[in-house]
Amino acid sequence: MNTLFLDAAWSKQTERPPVWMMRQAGRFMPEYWEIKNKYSFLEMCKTPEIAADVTMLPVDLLGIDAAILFCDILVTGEAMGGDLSFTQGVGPRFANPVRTLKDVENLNVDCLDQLEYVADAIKVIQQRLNGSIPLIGFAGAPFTVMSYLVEGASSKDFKLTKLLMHNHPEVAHKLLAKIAKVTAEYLNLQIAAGVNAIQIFDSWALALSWNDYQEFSHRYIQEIIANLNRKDIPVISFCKGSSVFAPIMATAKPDVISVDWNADLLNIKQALPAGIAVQGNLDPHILYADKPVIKKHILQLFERMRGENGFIFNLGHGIMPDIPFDNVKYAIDFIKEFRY
Ligand SMILES: Cc1c2[nH]c(c1CCC(=O)O)Cc1[nH]c(c(CCC(=O)O)c1C)Cc1[nH]c(c(CCC(=O)O)c1C)Cc1[nH]c(c(C)c1CCC(=O)O)C2
Repeated sequence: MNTLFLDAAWSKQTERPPVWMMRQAGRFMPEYWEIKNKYSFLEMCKTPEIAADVTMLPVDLLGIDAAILFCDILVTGEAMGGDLSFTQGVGPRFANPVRTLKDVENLNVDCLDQLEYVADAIKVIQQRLNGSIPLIGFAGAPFTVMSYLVEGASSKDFKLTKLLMHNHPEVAHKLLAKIAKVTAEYLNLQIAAGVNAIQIFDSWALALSWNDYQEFSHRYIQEIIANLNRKDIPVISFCKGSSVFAPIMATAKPDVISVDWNADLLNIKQALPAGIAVQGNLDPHILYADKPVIKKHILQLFERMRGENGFIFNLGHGIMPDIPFDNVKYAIDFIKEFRY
């Protein structure tokens, strides 16, 4: 197996930074559309052979150092009773938003059987990978999943979510505790099925104040990480907002913190306890630019991280759907040829 990714996640020395990219199995690839045009997004997630086909696209076409399960962070919300759909151009929707104590009480926490398809997909993917590179499993963090359940859709300002948190904190906490319980069990299901690493996505944590982050996000991530059957499985904690929240994130004891692009990555790493690796943190918009510009920015990051064990190259957030495939391929080829 190519162990670059796992070595870096365990803060061991590597000859070059390993590379994978958030949202690497997605719409910027024409081959994704060939599949997407035949099935709905949720059909793709729930059919293990198709989920495996999509997971393998960036493995085969880009040669990344780690694969990530093809699924979505919102499937936990669906399993708990959310009526989830994905519509082209609209994004995710929960048709029955969760806004009252009654709504929260109606959510089902004994729902792991509804996520069995993910375990099946993981087994098919591991057969296809055949030990070549590690497979990353993932879940959404409770705050980010709660925001979709409460708003019913993507939101810019999280107005309803914050109103619930601030006016009815006991209801918000009940909801978060339920999501956290399901999420820990769901991640343990993925570990049992054979993933080699876990990433927790708290994409919208940056909307929170320092105190609210601790109260409504961090403590549930801490609880999830404490409840994982980690054994030799590194845990990556990602949020947009990590430039600010990294010192808090570290206290949940992840093995890796995935950093957005606002901060200097070395400064973040040096402020963390020894043994926590960092992942990141190229601004994904750089991948729209001309190739010499892409190369310059990657080199700048690598020079800054020279001599540091525990560095995984990634973007500060996911690849946008209209980033040219050719630029992504160029960046990955460049990184794979790089040596310290
Ligand atoms: C916030 C979030 C979601 N989903 C996810 C996050 C956290 C990561 C991040 O912040 O980018 C995580 C996710 N979603 C998807 C993956 C698969 C693996 C990968 O390639 O990274 C992962 C890891 C597939 C997907 N999830 C989705 C698609 C697009 C579906 C389509 O083809 O129409 C894919 C490939 C749909 C989705 N799912 C979500 C949104 C907001 C949307 C619609 C808007 C958008 O597309 O960005 C919720």
